[in-house]
Amino acid sequence: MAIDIINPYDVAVAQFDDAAERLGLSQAMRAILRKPKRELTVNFPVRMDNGDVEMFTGYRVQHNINRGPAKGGIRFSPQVSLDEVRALAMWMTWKCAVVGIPFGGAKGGVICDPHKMSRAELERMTRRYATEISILIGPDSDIPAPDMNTNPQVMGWIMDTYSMHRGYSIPAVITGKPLAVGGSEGRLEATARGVQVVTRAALRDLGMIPEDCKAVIQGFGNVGSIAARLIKELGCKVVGLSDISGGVYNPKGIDVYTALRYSREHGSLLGLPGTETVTNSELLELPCDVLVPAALENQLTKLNATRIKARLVIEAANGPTTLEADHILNDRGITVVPDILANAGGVTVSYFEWVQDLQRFFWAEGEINERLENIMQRSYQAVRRKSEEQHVNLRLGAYLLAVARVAEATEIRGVYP
Ligand SMILES: NC(=O)C1=CN([C@@H]2O[C@H](COP(=O)(O)OP(=O)(O)OC[C@H]3O[C@@H](n4cnc5c(N)ncnc54)[C@H](O)[C@@H]3O)[C@@H](O)[C@H]2O)C=CC1
Ligand SMILES: O=C(O)CCC(=O)C(=O)O
Repeated sequence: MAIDIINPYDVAVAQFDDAAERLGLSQAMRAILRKPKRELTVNFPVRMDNGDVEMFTGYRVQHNINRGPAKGGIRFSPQVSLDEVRALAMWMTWKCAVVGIPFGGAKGGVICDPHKMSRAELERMTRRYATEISILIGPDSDIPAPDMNTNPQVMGWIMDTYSMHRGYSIPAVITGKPLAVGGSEGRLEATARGVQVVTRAALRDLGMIPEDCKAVIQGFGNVGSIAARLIKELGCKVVGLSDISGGVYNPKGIDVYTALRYSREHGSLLGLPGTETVTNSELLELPCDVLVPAALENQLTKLNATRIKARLVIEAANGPTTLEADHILNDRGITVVPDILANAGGVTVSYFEWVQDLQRFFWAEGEINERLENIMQRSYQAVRRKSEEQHVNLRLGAYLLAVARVAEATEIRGVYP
């Protein structure tokens, strides 16, 4: 079967164009918002443990900075490309606007396979990449954070590298750091906590009772594994889980804590006792009520969208649904809570971390979670209202709110003649 290569940047631009058309934005405004503001490509050498020098390529793209400093994660993966980073940066712009936090959008990435690198190689590569992009990043200009295959330790190395060049500690240059160097309580769980808030709200709107619902989660990293736990906390039965090696299924339910322990001990979910092994594509089509893609882009496509059984899709990953799949799911009456809303909990607590670092005044976890819950609730309700008013799905509702806010800031600043 021929597989379409789907460029995430084309998807991101088409989603924007749809909203721009509905909002009646001028051609000039559309041209400004369609393009990233800045793009940096860096090629840099790293000495590997065997003494060889390898060249790596990385990117940092700032899509828009009209509502505040650029903000967005850094991804390490062999699949990273400039177009992927452009798409992820654009989605960050809308995400920050939809939850009303004062940031623009950015994203970074390095083409590498961190699973094949030693810790020392990873540290040298991270520090060199941080140095290369230090001409863009800074606490007032562009504040990175974790994304796929990066974690608090990687954030700690970037914070340290940037601070070494300045001669004093600058924790606010990056978020998602360990607590010991200015990280925030609650950041590790924040994306999944946001996913939990919107899942609860969407279930209620659809009249679905959590205790009667089965959930399937693709991806078992920071977002997916914690989302599985928190969705189970809502009362849903988690019946399917997966990581890069494949998926596990038990229609009677999987104990998420056992899965977490098993995955930590075995490096993968495969072979989890009491489960049947499924492929990642089979996983998406399992019988369930709630499907949570929490891995990577382009997972729900025109090839599988007709076979998705869930009534509710919560996009914990960025860009998991292609344009064609979005139309198919919409036509089939499947509710999709879009990425720019569903996974905005992470950047929201990153905002809290940045504020705490700037003020050198740290908040308790309860306060952070309460503020996060309020922002996610309020944003979900605003998106739902907009969708109802305009008779559009939640994705377009979220885009209408977000793009209008960014366009307003752009207009007020008068950055074009
Ligand atoms: N970490 C964060 O705070 C945020 C992450 N996101 C998005 O959530 C998604 C997941 O990110 P993280 O959990 O941070 O990454 P992670 O690196 O912690 O985990 C990624 C998970 O996806 C799995 N995976 C990778 N390739 C896969 C494939 N081809 N099929 C199935 N599973 C695969 C990995 O095995 C791993 O379990 C990404 O789309 C990311 O952009 C969105 C908002 C914030
Ligand atoms: O926490 C952040 O600043 C951004 C996290 C991220 O990369 C995302 O929301 O996709």
